[in-house]
Amino acid sequence: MVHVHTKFDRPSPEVVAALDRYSSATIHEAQGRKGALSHRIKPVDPAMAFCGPAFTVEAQAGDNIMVQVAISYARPGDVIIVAAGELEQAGSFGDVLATACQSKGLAAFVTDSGVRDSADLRRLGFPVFSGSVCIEGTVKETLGPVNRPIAVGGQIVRPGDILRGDADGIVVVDPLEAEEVARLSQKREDHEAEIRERHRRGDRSLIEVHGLAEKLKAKGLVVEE
Ligand SMILES: O=C([O-])CC(=O)C(=O)O
Ligand SMILES: [Mg+2]
Repeated sequence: MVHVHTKFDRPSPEVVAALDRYSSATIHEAQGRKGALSHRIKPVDPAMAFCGPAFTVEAQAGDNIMVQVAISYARPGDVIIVAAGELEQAGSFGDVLATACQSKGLAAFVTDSGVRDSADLRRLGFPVFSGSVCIEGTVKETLGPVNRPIAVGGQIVRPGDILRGDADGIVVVDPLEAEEVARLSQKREDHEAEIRERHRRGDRSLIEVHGLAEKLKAKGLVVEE
């Protein structure tokens, strides 16, 4: 028997909105440099970004029947994320399925496999992140579990984990840590804003602004001017 679980704890919209304000790279740093999915998984358009709870799918490589099942049961705001064996030579999702996702109010579609119809996907603007773009379609044959923990992009993703994606890629956040991660992300943003302002003023060398002088000296850096 193959199970489709539709009930799992989703983070509150407030927690999702709190993380949505920060970039994937900021969140990754703020939570101690963890949770980044493989750099291979990228948006089909760098302007695409999202934040929302993971709705997980384990699909057979080269088969998208469970993607179609998942779209049927996902709820508005969900991010469908598919582990499909990292098969690059497969277009498992395209503008027809993206239109279905969009009209259901889903937040994004993510796969470690491929997608197709990329020009149409860009026109639609629905956030689609994938390991590849490929012409070839997939079969619709083999069942697989929905909303069980999956291994995808080098991370374990559980249903209800918070996913934040943008031009740099995707980071996964444990919902129990999300409020603290948002707080630390803001702290990091404030710190970077201050450093950028000092660079704009141009009143100090980069080495001083970034506090690197001591470290460089200790490592024995000699600058001959
Ligand atoms: O045909 C498929 O299964 C995927 C696709 O191209 C679409 O969603 O437009
Ligand atoms: Mg198509």
